[in-house]
Amino acid sequence: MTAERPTVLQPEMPPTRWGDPSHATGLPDGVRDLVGLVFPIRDTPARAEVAVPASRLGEAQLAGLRALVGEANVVLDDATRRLRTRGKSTPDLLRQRAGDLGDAPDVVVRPGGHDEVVAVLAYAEQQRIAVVPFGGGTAVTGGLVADATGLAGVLSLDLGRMRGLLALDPVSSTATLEPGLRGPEAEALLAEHGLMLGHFPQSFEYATIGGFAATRSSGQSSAGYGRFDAMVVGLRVATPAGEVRLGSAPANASGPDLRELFLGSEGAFGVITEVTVRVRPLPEVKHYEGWHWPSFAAGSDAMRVLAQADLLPTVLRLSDEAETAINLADPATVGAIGDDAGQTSGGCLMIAGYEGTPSAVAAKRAAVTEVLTGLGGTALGEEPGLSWAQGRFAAPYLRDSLLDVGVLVETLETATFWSNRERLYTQVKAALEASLGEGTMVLCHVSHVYATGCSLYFTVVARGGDDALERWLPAKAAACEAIVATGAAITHHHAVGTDHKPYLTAEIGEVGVEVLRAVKQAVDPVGILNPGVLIP
Ligand SMILES: Cc1cc2nc3c(=O)[nH]c(=O)nc-3n(C[C@H](O)[C@H](O)[C@H](O)COP(=O)(O)OP(=O)(O)OC[C@H]3O[C@@H](n4cnc5c(N)ncnc54)[C@H](O)[C@@H]3O)c2cc1C
Repeated sequence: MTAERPTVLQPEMPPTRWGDPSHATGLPDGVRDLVGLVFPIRDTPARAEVAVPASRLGEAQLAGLRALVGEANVVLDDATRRLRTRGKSTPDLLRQRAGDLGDAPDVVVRPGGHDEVVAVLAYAEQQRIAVVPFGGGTAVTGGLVADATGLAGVLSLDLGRMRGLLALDPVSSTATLEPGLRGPEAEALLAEHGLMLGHFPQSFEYATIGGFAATRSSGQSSAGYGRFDAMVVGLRVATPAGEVRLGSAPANASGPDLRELFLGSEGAFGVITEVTVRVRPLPEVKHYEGWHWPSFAAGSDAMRVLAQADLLPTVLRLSDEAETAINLADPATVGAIGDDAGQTSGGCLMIAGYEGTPSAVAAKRAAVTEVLTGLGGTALGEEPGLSWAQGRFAAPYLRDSLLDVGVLVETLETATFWSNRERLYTQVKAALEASLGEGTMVLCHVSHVYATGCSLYFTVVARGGDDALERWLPAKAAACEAIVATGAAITHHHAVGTDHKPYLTAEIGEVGVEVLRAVKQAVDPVGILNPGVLIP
């Protein structure tokens, strides 16, 4: 088939904020009042005019790149280089807001396809220029910050022109996608054929197919549709040492599965130029509903029972007591949250979502309902489910509005076995509270579950101010140390980047790190691919 391309593209995100500028609403007055009860409110605008450091690349190097991808696709202007600086973690936003563009790439290069990526890598290797693959730029763990020590500079390889549906095999239910397609664009192309991918991380609107694969992302429907790495059937990767094509069959016993080496390789082993994914029919029915649990422990146990009985809905998430209270807080009735929340007061909110054919949804829902009722859950009906579904991609806009009034908000995540869940929860929460001090709110939810364990996702709300970054970084380090001390995973889906790199050896061991270094040496002997990211 000829490549199909999206007709509607997502607009660029501003450098200092999340998302589509037309969707940013600002902080509603009621919410501002509510926040003001807990934190000092102080308007904290981002700096608008900031200097981007001069490019370190010479005119001959730029001419060499132009010869490969065309004049228009070698971009040097300050605005574009600023937009390709770092990702969208709160530290990234705070640095951008303060006008710190120390990590700006020296040039942005936009290849039009696999062959141009190959050519750029060969040239960058010859010229010793670091290459940072750039998908949606939604990285939250420093995966877009390369260390160019000993190299001529940094080239941001913007994959935004590679946005095609290249092939569709409806019989096998597979689709081959280019890496630069953002979530909604990929889903729109597949929907034209009555199909879907089903990967909906909170960053869905901006993150890309290549980024999902490179970070081993996990979406909000992971209970039903699986993590992104589980959706990947095949990969095409351009490396300085040559091309790697993987995925000749749905499964094989042909030695270790090398797809796993490139999934999660965060641009350090190669540039993913094609991803073949499993697709499925668009759901005919969607039903989302709420459940109340007396405690986080009771709700978590219910999730474990469902997972171990192979009875998972499409979406399954559970907020702890603090997150539930915040989610249900109504600015119009501040102070009366407990009174007005009826059955939900003081407990935990679970969202269960079902998607599929009417008969499959009805059967799964009936079976899950029986289990949850038997375990002591109380059904709350569709309203909480619909409210979650409507706001599922909205939280990052709220983070910007809170940063605007001097309130610090950041998230972190981890995963562990069920038997260790409570210990991990308690210790990470305690580490964050101890580091950030009185008044800090630490909220948590479980949104990815397995038969053997789950991930925990923490949201931290604390006093902001001029020293917000200086106070956050030790708090994050304390949380990471608590994660390591409890034997949990340093990341379940945000990836390693540069931020989690100091903790990776504790998780995979010295030999594990040597294996990563050996692979890097094999595919990228000069070390131009995302140097400093992932590998300790
Ligand atoms: C508000 C917010 C919410 C988020 N929610 C979730 C969530 O629910 N689930 C989740 O999993 N993550 C989430 N994330 C993290 C982030 O969105 C994911 O890591 C996502 O997969 C990154 O995709 P991207 O296209 O933006 O990649 P980028 O940010 O552009 O890149 C991420 C890393 O992958 C590398 N890379 C990108 N494309 C390629 C490629 N084609 N080949 C090789 N390397 C490549 C980059 O060099 C970098 O190291 C969230 C982030 C934000 C800011």
